[in-house]
Amino acid sequence: MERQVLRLRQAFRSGRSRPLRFRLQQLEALRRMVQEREKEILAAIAADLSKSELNAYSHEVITILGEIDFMLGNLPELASARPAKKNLLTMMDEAYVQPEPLGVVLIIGAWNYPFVLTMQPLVGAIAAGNAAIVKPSELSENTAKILAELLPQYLDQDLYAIVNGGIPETTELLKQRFDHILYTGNTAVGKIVMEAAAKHLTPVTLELGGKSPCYIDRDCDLDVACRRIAWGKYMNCGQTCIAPDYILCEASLQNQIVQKIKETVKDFYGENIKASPDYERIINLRHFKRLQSLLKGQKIAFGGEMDEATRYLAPTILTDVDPNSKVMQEEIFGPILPIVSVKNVDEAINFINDREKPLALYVFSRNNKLIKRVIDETSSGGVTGNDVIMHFTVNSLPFGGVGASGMGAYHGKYSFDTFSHQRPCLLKGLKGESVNKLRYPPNSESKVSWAKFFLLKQFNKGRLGMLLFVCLVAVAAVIVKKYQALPRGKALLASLIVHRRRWSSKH
Ligand SMILES: NC(=O)c1ccc[n+]([C@@H]2O[C@H](COP(=O)([O-])OP(=O)(O)OC[C@H]3O[C@@H](n4cnc5c(N)ncnc54)[C@H](O)[C@@H]3O)[C@@H](O)[C@H]2O)c1
Ligand SMILES: CCCCCCCCCC=O
Repeated sequence: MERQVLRLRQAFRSGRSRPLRFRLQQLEALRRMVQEREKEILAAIAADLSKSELNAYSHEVITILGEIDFMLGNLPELASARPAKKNLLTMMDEAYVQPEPLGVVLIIGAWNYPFVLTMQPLVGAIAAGNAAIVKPSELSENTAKILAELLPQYLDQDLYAIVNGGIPETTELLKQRFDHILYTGNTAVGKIVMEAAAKHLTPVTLELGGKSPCYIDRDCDLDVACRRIAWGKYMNCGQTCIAPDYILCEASLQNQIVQKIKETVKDFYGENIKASPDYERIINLRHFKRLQSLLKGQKIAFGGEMDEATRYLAPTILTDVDPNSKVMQEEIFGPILPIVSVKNVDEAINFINDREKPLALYVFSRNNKLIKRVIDETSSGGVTGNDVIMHFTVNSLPFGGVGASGMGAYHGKYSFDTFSHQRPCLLKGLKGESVNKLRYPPNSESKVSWAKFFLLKQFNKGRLGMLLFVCLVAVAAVIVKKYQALPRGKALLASLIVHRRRWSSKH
């Protein structure tokens, strides 16, 4: 591992990953990989998650193609220096913010969207000019394998590497010094990653999980709400970080919601859900058994059928769920949808605020004011009103958690920023020592008064005096800038100073 990281660091130090042309070329190569090897990629995702290739395409591949297109279209602007506002002391200088790559970054992905969760951060890391090691989840082994096979065929091998393996390999990787780590996965491992990163003062982006609540208001189109919720909850068999984890609603809505989701499930997957190409399976036996245990003692209003051999768990709804029961204590990450009754929106807000900050929050209502109120009075990684999941798909929105659901964000411009250092640059000339004297010792009352004027825009001679003086300085600055090179510029600046002194002593 150490040697591998060193190899990447040397390649990064060569400066090869920095030119815009190189980054664009690597992103184009990645796009070519996705397009030319689409069949193999889809087959791997499909095998890992018992998913149809069509769903693998629309859940994962399309997102990556969109992200690459975004970067190719916007990289020149994202990577260019942005001029910064100047103060009176620096108005003759050049001030700008120059995004620069961080160095060698580590991307650790989770199994549930194994292609998106590794490749989307990689797009950001390449765009920002970094070298990167990608560590896919060992639980989605087919995708991990195909990535290890394909990436070296398309990308610069000294700058971008795949490391495969489980806990021992990740533990070893985490001992190395990286310049940023983006980790996606559960909160417990998030803490391990952060602890390891702290040893090197490595900044982290933690894309974690949590229980994402979904409040349904009485004033709502229940048909639409239930269809959208069923889609987001049962997609990928509930194994989606931002799936609506549970429903909060008034008790009187519960039965209607069950009925409508039941009808939707039939529309989506047919009578025989097991035979539907659109319904996935639980990733492994450990998760299957965990989900099974969440059903114990619950009132199953719909679904509940399971088959251990194929890790099939039917779309399930639980009603009258006790907030203290096990299913309400941990992220479900499976196709089980508990409904918890609340009296009204106030109680729903309190319910949400009494728990860890979720990764996503959903509110369904015809009343926009109510939606805004729920947003204003709660906190979550992201929000979608009157739908679920969809904020993930808008790459002009930062995607990430807050509190226990994570820190930092990525997607689109936010990925570029996550993997960049915003470097402040101030370029001064070697002239202008008369003004610089103000900050050189020995200090004096007069120098402090000048400093107040230049930096705090405080002028102790009244408002009119200050206004006049600012106008004078502004006019002088324009002229001086224009004729900076000429002796006339210098003379003007000197006369400005003399003028200010005289003016000060008179008033
Ligand atoms: N915020 C997001 O974008 C996002 C996306 C997907 C999943 N998630 C969350 O991730 C969780 C599911 O993922 P998971 O954690 O089961 O995935 P996982 O088991 O695939 O683990 C994630 C990564 O952590 C590594 N890992 C596991 N144990 C480790 C250890 N002890 N030390 C070091 N590395 C270790 C794995 O090798 C893997 O690469 C859910 O909570 C879900 O909400 C969040
Ligand atoms: C069109 C729907 C795309 C959904 C992708 C969801 C990815 C979520 C990542 C977290 O698990």
